Amino acid sequence: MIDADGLTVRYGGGPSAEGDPDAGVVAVDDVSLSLPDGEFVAIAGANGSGKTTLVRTFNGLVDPDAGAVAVNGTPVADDALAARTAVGMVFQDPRDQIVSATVGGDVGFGPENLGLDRAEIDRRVDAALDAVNMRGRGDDRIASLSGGERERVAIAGALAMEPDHLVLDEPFTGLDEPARRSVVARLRDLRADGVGVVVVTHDLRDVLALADRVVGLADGRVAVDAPPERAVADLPGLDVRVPAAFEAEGDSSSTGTDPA
Ligand SMILES: Nc1ncnc2c1ncn2[C@@H]1O[C@H](COP(=O)(O)OP(=O)(O)OP(=O)(O)O)[C@@H](O)[C@H]1O
Repeated sequence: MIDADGLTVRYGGGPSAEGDPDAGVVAVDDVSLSLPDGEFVAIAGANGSGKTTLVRTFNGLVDPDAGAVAVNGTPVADDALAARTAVGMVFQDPRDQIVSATVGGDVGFGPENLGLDRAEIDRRVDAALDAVNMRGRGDDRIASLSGGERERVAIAGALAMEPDHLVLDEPFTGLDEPARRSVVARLRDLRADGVGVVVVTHDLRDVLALADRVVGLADGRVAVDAPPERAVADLPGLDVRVPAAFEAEGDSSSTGTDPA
């Protein structure tokens, strides 16, 4: 369970719209949110709406200026390691988190750092590679992989920590259609296995059907928090792409069109 209470995050020290000379950019503005175990949540919003900053507070990568986050009841500020173990993070660019030359070395890196024994590390690597449909690919060199495969290795690396929640930041950026479908299929499997999945995106076309809930952000605030069918009715103003079936008639300006 992830509990955010009154979170505010600011960057820099420039003036705010309200005239406070030292407010800086308010990236997340008084957000309170509970994400129960096992829920599939899409956090949607336009570029700059605060999605990345918000989810980075969930495991202590970003410290809030006000408010607090607790993971499984423990404040992240008190135990960042526990938060990082419970909340796995897949960054927007998988290159930001690939640390080894081989698939197996990379996926095993986190469990090794936990000090687990070799048999347990190998078990976790095998299970994580299985979960992303890359069984037996441990000796492959990262440099030889496609973009979609690298994304799946990054997901496997997070899964090897056996997190309660897996947070993926814009997981479809730069992926072609087959690779996107493959990542969606893996997310569907994780959901079925009871892993809480949080997908950060400005484009809901791939994940709306999987989501239990859509949280829409605008200017760092929660503007929408509802099951998908209800949420999409409020999303057009947020500049988020939605599947063609949900597009408002005569309004493709804010939601875009589905080329499929
Ligand atoms: N390191 C930083 N320093 C200063 N400002 C930042 C920093 N990171 C983000 N911001 C600003 O904070 C606001 C929220 O950014 P954030 O990246 O969290 O939003 P986002 O919805 O994830 O956007 P994107 O999809 O473009 O990543 C934006 O105004 C952004 O310019």
